[in-house]
Amino acid sequence: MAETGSGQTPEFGLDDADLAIEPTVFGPSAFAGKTVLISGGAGGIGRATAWLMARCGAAVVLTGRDAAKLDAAVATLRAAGLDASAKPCNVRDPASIAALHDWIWDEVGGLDILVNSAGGQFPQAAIDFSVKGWNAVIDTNLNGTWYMTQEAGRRWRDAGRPGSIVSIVVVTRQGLHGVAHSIAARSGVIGLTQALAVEWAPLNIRINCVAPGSIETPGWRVYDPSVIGAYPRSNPMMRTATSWEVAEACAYLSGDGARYVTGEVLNVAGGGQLWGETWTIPRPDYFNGPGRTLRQKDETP
Ligand SMILES: CCCCC/C=C/C(=O)SCCNC(=O)CCNC(=O)[C@H](O)C(C)(C)COP(=O)(O)OP(=O)(O)OC[C@H]1O[C@@H](n2cnc3c(N)ncnc32)[C@H](O)[C@@H]1OP(=O)(O)O
Ligand SMILES: NC(=O)C1=CN([C@@H]2O[C@H](COP(=O)(O)OP(=O)(O)OC[C@H]3O[C@@H](n4cnc5c(N)ncnc54)[C@H](OP(=O)(O)O)[C@@H]3O)[C@@H](O)[C@H]2O)C=CC1
Repeated sequence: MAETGSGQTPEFGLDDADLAIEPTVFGPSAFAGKTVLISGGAGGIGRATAWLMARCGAAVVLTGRDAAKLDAAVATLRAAGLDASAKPCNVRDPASIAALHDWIWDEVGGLDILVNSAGGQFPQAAIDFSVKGWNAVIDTNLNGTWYMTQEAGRRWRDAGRPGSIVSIVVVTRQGLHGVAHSIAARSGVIGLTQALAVEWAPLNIRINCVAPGSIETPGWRVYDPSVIGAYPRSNPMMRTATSWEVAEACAYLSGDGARYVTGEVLNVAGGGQLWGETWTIPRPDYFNGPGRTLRQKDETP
């Protein structure tokens, strides 16, 4: 695997050399004339989405907290002849989001599409969550997504310009265990998305979610190798997926092909939303037993 723009080969997932040549169903001008803001744009899924949309003609603006990571990602995109820029921002901080949008509207010429890919969590049994840990995950994934979304919505409303938003969530309703804080936050984002799809339809703003399954990215560094080994069995396709496979879903939902789609959650999970279970912490022994029939129900397990 080749070097990434950050000068490092990622432990998990595609690097920039891969993203520069991955085949796509989208044409080279599918996003021509569009400006796309991607939070978490130097991470795994955000970076793939940036490459895909930039290769299809978009001007991409990456954001995240780590300026050096953003600069390296932009340098690699530009070296490939693509239109990319970056400005750091912490999605937990509304003031830094306002400054980012000021810059986009003053210097870049406005915005057409927002992809909320900043996010993440750590695996832990919920009963052991600290207040700080719970708040960190809720603040990043629910509040951060809301602050970014509201700022984009206000700018589009004030400019009388249409907009499209895609927020990356997780599969909340089928067997993802050990990340209850994230399930709570992402369920909030899904509910928010459904509410805004209605409220913001008069503003000509569409808003949808993509729920990835088991996607190999640098974000996997927080998971123990023993649980990662089971991720391919989290879905009936019996495999993990690439960030590119999620990027293509983001491109579809955010682009004109989905012009009559709003308030949806598109699972990109190999059917994992219907089948299987994923433990991000060791599976408790309780679930490894044979279970009990009605006859056995009063007996000790
Ligand atoms: C089928 C496949 C399933 C996989 C499902 C999903 C996978 C992914 O989403 S992977 C891609 C996403 N990327 C990440 O998750 C990146 C890693 N995560 C994080 O960076 C953090 O969890 C964060 C998102 C919450 C970032 O917040 P931040 O404030 O920067 O975090 P801190 O490290 O400062 O921690 C704050 C606070 O949180 C508690 N905590 C953090 N890590 C752990 C841990 N491993 N175990 C227990 N508690 C943790 C802790 O209370 C921290 O405060 P301090 O104690 O003062 O450090
Ligand atoms: N990979 C997977 O299997 C799955 C991923 N997802 C979700 O997809 C999204 C993208 O994940 P992925 O690309 O895999 O993970 P990565 O960890 O590679 O990327 C996440 C990015 O979010 C940025 N970020 C985190 N916190 C903040 C913040 N407070 N402000 C601004 N940026 C922030 C990070 O950049 P920086 O540190 O520079 O701020 C990082 O680059 C996340 O929401 C993730 O939970 C959902 C299901 C499965």
